[in-house]
Amino acid sequence: MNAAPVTGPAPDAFFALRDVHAYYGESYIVQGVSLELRKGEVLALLGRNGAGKTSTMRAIARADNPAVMRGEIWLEGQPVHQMKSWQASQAGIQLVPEDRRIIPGMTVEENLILSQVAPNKGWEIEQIYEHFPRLAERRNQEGVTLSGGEQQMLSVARALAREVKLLLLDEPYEGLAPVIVREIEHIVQDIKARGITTIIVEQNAVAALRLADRAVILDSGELVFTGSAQELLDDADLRNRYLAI
Ligand SMILES: Nc1ncnc2c1ncn2[C@@H]1O[C@H](COP(=O)(O)OP(=O)(O)OP(=O)(O)O)[C@@H](O)[C@H]1O
Repeated sequence: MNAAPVTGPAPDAFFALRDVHAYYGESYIVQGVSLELRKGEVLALLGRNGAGKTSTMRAIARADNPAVMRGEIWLEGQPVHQMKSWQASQAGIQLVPEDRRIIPGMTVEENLILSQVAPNKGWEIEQIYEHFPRLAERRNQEGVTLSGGEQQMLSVARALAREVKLLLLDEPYEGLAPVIVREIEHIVQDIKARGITTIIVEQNAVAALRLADRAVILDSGELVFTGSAQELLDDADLRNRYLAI
């Protein structure tokens, strides 16, 4: 990994990836991705199955796999590429993973409390319950017995229980009925209205683009489109080619 930035992010970039390359063992997956986000922007990270979206999110969150072998990741001038996953989380990068990772054997409330770190810079538990009344009603229920939509809410709420500077939502609508998708969409819109910088990965590209300011498309680990969400919605050819919508 480079020790010092070659160019560094643009001065107004809140978050930046600079030529990031990441591998699972010998498998070369994220192949030189660069992008920038301003504070409060929502970016849709799109692409076909296996394009490398989840891998890019995991690289940003500094998961052990895939390993970032080259490139830089910057959040508010801090070199995230030099951090472990717990340090990235403490720096404010919160990943809501596709599989939601609710902790078995613990209630909703215990799942939330476990996410908090001292001193608490995230939302208080009562504030979370005000925004997620369904979780409040089920605070003493074991987390893994919640419905899919409720588990998704708990997973997002756990991210908010920590300080969030960059929220990474990996397929938040996956496997949910349309009515629940709309409920989660409202929650995400509320998060956007609070100015939380967000990257959303979604198979449901139209839903992601409704929310996003900007969009990028990954194909075989490389960016093939960067532009506004509207530009992509208006470009049927591009959508057909890379998103099959
Ligand atoms: N742990 C792993 N070890 C080896 N290869 C992996 C691993 N995880 C993912 N891959 C491979 O990396 C590539 C990108 O996967 P990734 O999950 O990032 O894609 P994606 O765009 O998120 O796809 P999807 O939309 O299907 O979730 C795929 O070819 C996948 O098989």
